[in-house]
Amino acid sequence: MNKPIIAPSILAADFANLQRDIDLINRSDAGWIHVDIMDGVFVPNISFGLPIVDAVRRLAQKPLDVHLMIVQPERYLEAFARAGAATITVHYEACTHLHRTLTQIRELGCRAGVALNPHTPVPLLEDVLEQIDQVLLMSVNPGFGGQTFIEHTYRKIARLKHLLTTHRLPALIEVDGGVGPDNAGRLLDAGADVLVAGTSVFKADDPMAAIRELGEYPKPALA
Ligand SMILES: O=C(CO)[C@H](O)[C@H](O)COP(=O)(O)O
Ligand SMILES: [Fe+2]
Repeated sequence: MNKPIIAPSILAADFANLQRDIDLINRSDAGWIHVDIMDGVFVPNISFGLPIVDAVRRLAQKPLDVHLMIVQPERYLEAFARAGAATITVHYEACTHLHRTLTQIRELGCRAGVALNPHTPVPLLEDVLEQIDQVLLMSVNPGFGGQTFIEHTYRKIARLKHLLTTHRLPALIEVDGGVGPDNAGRLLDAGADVLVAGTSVFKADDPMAAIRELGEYPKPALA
């Protein structure tokens, strides 16, 4: 099993100390910085927009993994690419012309991601898998940090892993929502490659250690 990529979500950071928290991620074992964009329409919450992404980009020494929870994401792809996104993930449920949108993301020089809400079945992606660099499985209903992990995510990971293996495709499997030390090992066992973690990192006593420990799975089983 490869070492997982840990992507701390700055949604759970202290926005009054954003530079401090980005610096912590820079010095940590995290592979990416996860950036949640919420528009108050696709999800019942508003997070932040392009000026913050641009500011994070100027502070960050790790790639920005931008998760767009917005309607009509195709209208903003160029702006987020310009603001510094390395990956742009759009929601399956928000895209009428998903194939076109994914093609546009790659043409902008970014990795193309698709997110699935908890109710959206994995097989719906079958005909666009070649256009996808990563699939983000939502393990909570999107819109808020700090929610409880939905258990059927394990089955979705296994189904997606099977689909990717069958088609010999290299897309990464990312899990987002309610991820922490209690489920990281099982998620990686099931086939996850990228773990997004907000609350379990930034509300931990030692966020740096929390990031390191998530990256240390699988741990040897206790006797
Ligand atoms: O996309 C998201 C919410 O819609 C966030 O990335 C996710 O909630 C991470 O936060 P936490 O680890 O606290 O659940
Ligand atoms: Fe997210």
